[in-house]
Amino acid sequence: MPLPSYNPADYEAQLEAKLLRYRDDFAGFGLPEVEVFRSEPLHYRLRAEFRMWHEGTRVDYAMFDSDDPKVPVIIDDFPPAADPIRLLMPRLREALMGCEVLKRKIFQVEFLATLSGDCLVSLVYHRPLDADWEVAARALGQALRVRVIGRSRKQKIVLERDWVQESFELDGRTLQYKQVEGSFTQPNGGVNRQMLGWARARAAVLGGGRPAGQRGDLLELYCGNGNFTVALAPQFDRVLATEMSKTSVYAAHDNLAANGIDNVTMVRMASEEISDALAGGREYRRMKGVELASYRFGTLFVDPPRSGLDDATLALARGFDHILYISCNPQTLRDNVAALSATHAISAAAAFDQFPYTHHLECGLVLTRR
Ligand SMILES: C[S@@+](CC[C@H](N)C(=O)[O-])C[C@H]1O[C@@H](n2cnc3c(N)ncnc32)[C@H](O)[C@@H]1O
Repeated sequence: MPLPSYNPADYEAQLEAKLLRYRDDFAGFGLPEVEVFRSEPLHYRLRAEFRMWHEGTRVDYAMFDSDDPKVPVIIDDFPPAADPIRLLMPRLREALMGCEVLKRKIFQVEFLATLSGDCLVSLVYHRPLDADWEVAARALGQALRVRVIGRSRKQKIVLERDWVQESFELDGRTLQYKQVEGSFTQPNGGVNRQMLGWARARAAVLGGGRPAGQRGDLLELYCGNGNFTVALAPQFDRVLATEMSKTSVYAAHDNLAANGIDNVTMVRMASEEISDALAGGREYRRMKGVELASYRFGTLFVDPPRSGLDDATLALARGFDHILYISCNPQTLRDNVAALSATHAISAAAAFDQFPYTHHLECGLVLTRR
């Protein structure tokens, strides 16, 4: 696929094309009016990665067009990148060019930033990293005021820490998140904040506005670092949140504590496993101490990877009154909605333009028991 061009003049047309496809794809399922959440037209990406292209003494950021994969496209400016990344890019490149130890066999650079201005850069090499590299990288981090990580085969050197701190306001609360390098974080911070707001508004309609003790419990699958968990937990009596990645579960524990959330139990489990456990399947050691029977689940929240929900999770979902579904892949979302259509109808829909100028669209649906 060719590299996208990032022209704000095209923003509305590209979004409209995606919305048309979304409405078309779900026309057979009685899609209600879609609430649309726009991205900033530029400078919205909190993650970016580039190959480093060496030519003589130069080193440049590069990307590759899959139609012509051998020819690098040199990137002087990357308009989608959020300001902490965009401002750092030229300064980092200059610094790499001025330091042989940092430049030699550098293969890739990955940036991770937050809306609140934190930034981390991973320098990836095709050579082992030694003490000289570490001295130079430390000086680089201080000069550019950025956290630096060095990676090479079987080697990861974290100079300060391997995470960035996010913080933003949502519905009167200041939410804090630790975002760990190399694990899943939402790429478009502004759109993510709108997704959290939409999910909270939907949860309020589903009972989250009721007094404590009458809100029901939430089961959340694919919770990552607790991105939605932290936002939604105050709207439910209790939450059971699950996720497969160890790093994300550790970050989620920290994020719950940092936000003063005490009604969430977090378990590291694959969705297939928790679905099996809830269906009365085998006993899981990781569920020790979790009284599944004591939960009064009314709502299921899912934010799966592109592959969507597996069969066991679909079977679990059929037992819920309300399903809040965030999806980064309308195709698998449609398959899952079809699989649930005998028991559930779509009662609310949203589109989040998390990936402007690409054909990708993030969707939100509420499915309600018929
Ligand atoms: C689209 S991300 C969403 C994460 C989180 N909700 C957020 O907003 O940052 C999907 C998450 O599902 C996790 N995951 C992938 N396959 C899984 C599975 N079979 N069971 C449980 N979690 C899984 C990934 O580690 C990732 O954290």
